Amino acid sequence: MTEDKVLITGGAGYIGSHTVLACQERAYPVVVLDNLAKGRRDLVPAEVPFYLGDVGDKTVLDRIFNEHRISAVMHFAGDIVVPESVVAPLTYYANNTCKTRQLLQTCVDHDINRFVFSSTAAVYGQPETASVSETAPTRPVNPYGTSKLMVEWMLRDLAVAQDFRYVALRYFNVAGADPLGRTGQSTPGATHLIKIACEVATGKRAELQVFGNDYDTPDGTCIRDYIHVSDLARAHVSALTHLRDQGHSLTLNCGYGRGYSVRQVIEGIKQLSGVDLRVRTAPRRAGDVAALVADASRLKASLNWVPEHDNLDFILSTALDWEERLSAGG
Ligand SMILES: NC(=O)c1ccc[n+]([C@@H]2O[C@H](COP(=O)([O-])OP(=O)(O)OC[C@H]3O[C@@H](n4cnc5c(N)ncnc54)[C@H](O)[C@@H]3O)[C@@H](O)[C@H]2O)c1
Ligand SMILES: O=c1ccn([C@@H]2O[C@H](COP(=O)(O)OP(=O)(O)O[C@H]3O[C@H](CO)[C@@H](O)[C@H](O)[C@H]3O)[C@@H](O)[C@H]2O)c(=O)[nH]1
Repeated sequence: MTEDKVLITGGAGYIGSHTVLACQERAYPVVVLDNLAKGRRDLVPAEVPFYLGDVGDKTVLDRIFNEHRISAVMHFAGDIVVPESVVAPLTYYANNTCKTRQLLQTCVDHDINRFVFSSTAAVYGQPETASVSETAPTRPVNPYGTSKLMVEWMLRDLAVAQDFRYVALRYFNVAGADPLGRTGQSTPGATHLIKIACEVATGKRAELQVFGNDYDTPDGTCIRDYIHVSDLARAHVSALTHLRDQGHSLTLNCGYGRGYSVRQVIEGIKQLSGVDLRVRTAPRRAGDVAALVADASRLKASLNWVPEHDNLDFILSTALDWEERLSAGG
């Protein structure tokens, strides 16, 4: 137990595995806990201590906290599919909310008082304005968003009650892959637009459906704020540094503050891949909002975060590169 380490839950998943790499680049030693329900062990560098277990399991948490000097926790582990949460709300409240409560209790028991949490723009529900700031009302419209908002409330209350500081990062649409090709979105049965478009471009799916072309947007399709996963990972490291340097608790939107339509994304993938994707217009998907773009000024101001990959083509090309790597068995 010679050095302080950061526990990364869900570190074998998409965003967690990029954050492991970002921590290593900034010399933050890490330990990973993942139950591999969705993650892949080989996305975590071999030298990183890896615990196969559940974030709601106090025994494994106690073991980690006793075997390593953990100074902070970054909590990614959770279930992430919005329509699934509508069908199985209790599963989402169990995995995302109740198990996080257990994790927080164990942190408190071990005097670990710095926490970075994966929240989501889904806490806003149907926003009143296309560009959303952190002060906008939080009215989630699905159990996934509610399960995350309840964690934000636990964090807020814990930070009032005792010496405990956190950063809750509300991600907008996370996309792209590590520019060096070390990790990327690998979950089978993914539901995200860019992942699906890449699967069609590489021949893994026959066609792409556009969910609604009659929205009140310039081309009729939904607009989202896509943030490159490596930029997001660096925001997590900045959050860690902020907490290490005695910074106060923060809730921050993570996006670039600029939106692209579904059609623009599809056009981009067509151009980059040279494949004329088969695209079919389908009915609107339940729960989708027309436009969701972050007001990301607070993130930039409070963490000195400067995006490096604020470019849709770069996001799409790294996603496509990773998909090709997966096709080749990587
Ligand atoms: N991907 C996005 O666009 C997005 C947007 C907003 C918020 N988020 C949040 O970011 C976090 C990471 O998302 P992701 O896209 O990397 O998803 P992911 O499914 O790739 O990663 C989640 C990881 O957590 C693990 N896990 C799940 N439940 C666990 C448990 N009970 N115990 C231990 N491990 C468990 C999974 O095996 C997986 O490796 C999630 O909390 C998600 O809600 C993601
Ligand atoms: O096959 C597809 C998949 C998606 N879309 C559309 O593409 C847009 C983006 O959809 P998707 O990539 O599924 O992301 P979102 O539904 O915007 O949700 C993401 O972004 C949220 C935060 O904004 C997170 O909370 C969620 O976890 C994450 O899935 C939406 O308009 C969808 O209707 C399609 O048209 N066809």
